[in-house]
Amino acid sequence: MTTDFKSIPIIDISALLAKCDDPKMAEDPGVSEVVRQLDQACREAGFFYVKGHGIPDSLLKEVKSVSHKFFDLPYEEKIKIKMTAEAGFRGYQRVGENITKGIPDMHEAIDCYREVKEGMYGSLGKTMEGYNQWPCNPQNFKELMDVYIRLCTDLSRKIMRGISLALTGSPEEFEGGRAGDAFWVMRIIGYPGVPTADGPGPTNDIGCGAHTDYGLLTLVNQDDDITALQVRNLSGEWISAPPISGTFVCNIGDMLKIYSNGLYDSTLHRVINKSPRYRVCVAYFYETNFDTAVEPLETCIQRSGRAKKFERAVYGEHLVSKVLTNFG
Ligand SMILES: N=C(N)NCCCC[C@H](N)C(=O)O
Ligand SMILES: O=C(O)CCC(=O)C(=O)O
Ligand SMILES: [Fe+2]
Repeated sequence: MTTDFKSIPIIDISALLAKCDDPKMAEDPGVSEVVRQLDQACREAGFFYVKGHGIPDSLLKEVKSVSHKFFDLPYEEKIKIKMTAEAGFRGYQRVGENITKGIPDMHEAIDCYREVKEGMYGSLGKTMEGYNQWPCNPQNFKELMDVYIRLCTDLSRKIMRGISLALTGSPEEFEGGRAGDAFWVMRIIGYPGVPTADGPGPTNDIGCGAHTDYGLLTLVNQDDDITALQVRNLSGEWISAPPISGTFVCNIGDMLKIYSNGLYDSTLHRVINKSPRYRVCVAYFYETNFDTAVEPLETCIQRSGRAKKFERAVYGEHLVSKVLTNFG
């Protein structure tokens, strides 16, 4: 459920991380306070900033810096890792190639997904079968992103333990068959600045149209100094999520909306880069297991009026239907 929030809260999760794999974490007052703040943010906005997350600021910055360097390359160089259906929709897409609600988005991106081996999920996984395509230039790109993905996966698992405590009283609901073998998506995104008198720019101003994310939890690492991400509140106002150096912007995806039976919403958001400067964002998406059938958790049904509000959805089917409409 979204509310008329006017800003997005900042949560220091260090107390949660310190006790995250302790069997008695639920009894720790520091953990309980983080869980309370997570619960409130998820109920009111579906968006929050995290600090105290343990990923070095230098790494957050380097990930954005190599992304800028890649997007600065000439088109002929970037297209060497062109996204294709054969590569399981992994690779580089030019500005305007990604479609949101029928309108081309003014961003370019490299899309990466956890590897899906041939036959791994039968017909369900076919569309997503493939290997990531990494650029040779910048030279350390793949190594850096591999490290980054590992850290984001681990961090997301820990935040989900906090969210699990908030929703059910147990830290383990998003492990095992639900998200114990979590799928992940990463989008390295570049948004051209607005046109200037002496240079080219985008043809419309929507960097990414209004959408929700598909899985459990998103970690957004955005450029400092450019405010472009906007989040829609209950009245339909667009609330900015300005960059706060060293933090991630986190938000709830469609699968967590279903698990929580709507106690948490996957909030609509969009990106408009009104700055003359080029903006980079590296978004990491933590998902359920690829083949998990997601349905409202019994405790969440009980806590939200006793009626089941959503039908079961298989995450992989949801992803595939999105990917196929994103690229026509
Ligand atoms: N994997 C995720 N969540 N990607 C978000 C992309 C949002 C734009 C996309 N065209 C859409 O309409 O969904
Ligand atoms: O660029 C951003 O800040 C967010 C991008 C986003 O919402 C997405 O890729 O799903
Ligand atoms: Fe998004």
